[in-house]
Amino acid sequence: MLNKYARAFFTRVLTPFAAFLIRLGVSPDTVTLVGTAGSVTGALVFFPRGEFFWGTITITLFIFSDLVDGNMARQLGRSSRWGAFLDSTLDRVADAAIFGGMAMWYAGKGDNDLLCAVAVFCLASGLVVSYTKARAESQGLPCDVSGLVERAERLVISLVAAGVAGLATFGVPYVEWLLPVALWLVAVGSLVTVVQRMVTVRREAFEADRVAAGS
Ligand SMILES: CCCCCCCC/C=C\CCCCCCCC(=O)OC[C@H](COP(=O)(O)O[C@@H]1[C@H](O)[C@H](OP(=O)(O)O)[C@@H](O)[C@H](O)[C@H]1O)OC(=O)CCCCCCC/C=C\CCCCCCCC
Ligand SMILES: Nc1ccn([C@@H]2O[C@H](COP(=O)(O)O)[C@@H](O)[C@H]2O)c(=O)n1
Ligand SMILES: [Mg+2]
Ligand SMILES: [Mg+2]
Repeated sequence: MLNKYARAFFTRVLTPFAAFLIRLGVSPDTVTLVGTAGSVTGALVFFPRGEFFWGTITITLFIFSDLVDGNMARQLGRSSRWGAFLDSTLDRVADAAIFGGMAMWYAGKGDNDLLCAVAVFCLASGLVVSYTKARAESQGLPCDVSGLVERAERLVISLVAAGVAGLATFGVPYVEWLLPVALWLVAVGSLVTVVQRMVTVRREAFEADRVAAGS
């Protein structure tokens, strides 16, 4: 949903910044790599220590690079298969660090085995959501459904919750519960999305096989 409705807005907002980076001679691949490195660092340095506010601020600063790199490639007329592969592959690395960092907090000082498991489930199910599309597309099937919770939703729900929950460190009361609620939402939403995509790909696969058998 966000990918459909918010992307146009962010494209407009980020286009001048993408053009500025192009004038500086920065390449889209550099933006992809630096953005991922920043997100991973923010997640793995701050989240395992329970510093959710600063972790979220750091990740947010870098994660928008994922909207800038493609924008730059399109402005340059240099969208490439390699760029698409690099972008998608490093998305998975950043997502794994974000939910992995949260799981490390609950496995350590956060001391909550159930929430650790939920965070690990978010990590794994998010990867599976993306894999369903990648594997379907590799077989020439469109996987023509976005599903309930795409990457943008997973990130917005979990990062807004982590950022606000992190305000507890500064004495803001009653905000810690936000992160557990967000993790449960992302876990259930991702599970639903996996099922939605599998059902769609099953239909597309049977249809393609029927057409192939008839020809
Ligand atoms: C009181 C505090 C309130 C704070 C409010 C903050 C509000 C912020 C609200 C909204 C921000 C919305 C940003 C949403 C932008 C989404 C736009 C978009 O199109 O994103 C999609 C895009 C993914 O594109 P790709 O094509 O590169 O990726 C594909 C995708 O990964 C597919 O995955 P799948 O869906 O299948 O799982 C893959 O299949 C495919 O391979 C892959 O190519 O970009 C992104 O995903 C990046 C999104 C950035 C989201 C940023 C989230 C940050 C949001 C909030 C941080 C808030 C911080 C709050 C601090 C509070 C402190 C008090
Ligand atoms: N280093 C890169 C990154 C991306 N691309 C191209 O952009 C598409 C993704 O667009 P986003 O707006 O989602 O970033 C991707 O499929 C590539 O075509 C690129 O060429 N090089
Ligand atoms: Mg991108
Ligand atoms: Mg991406």
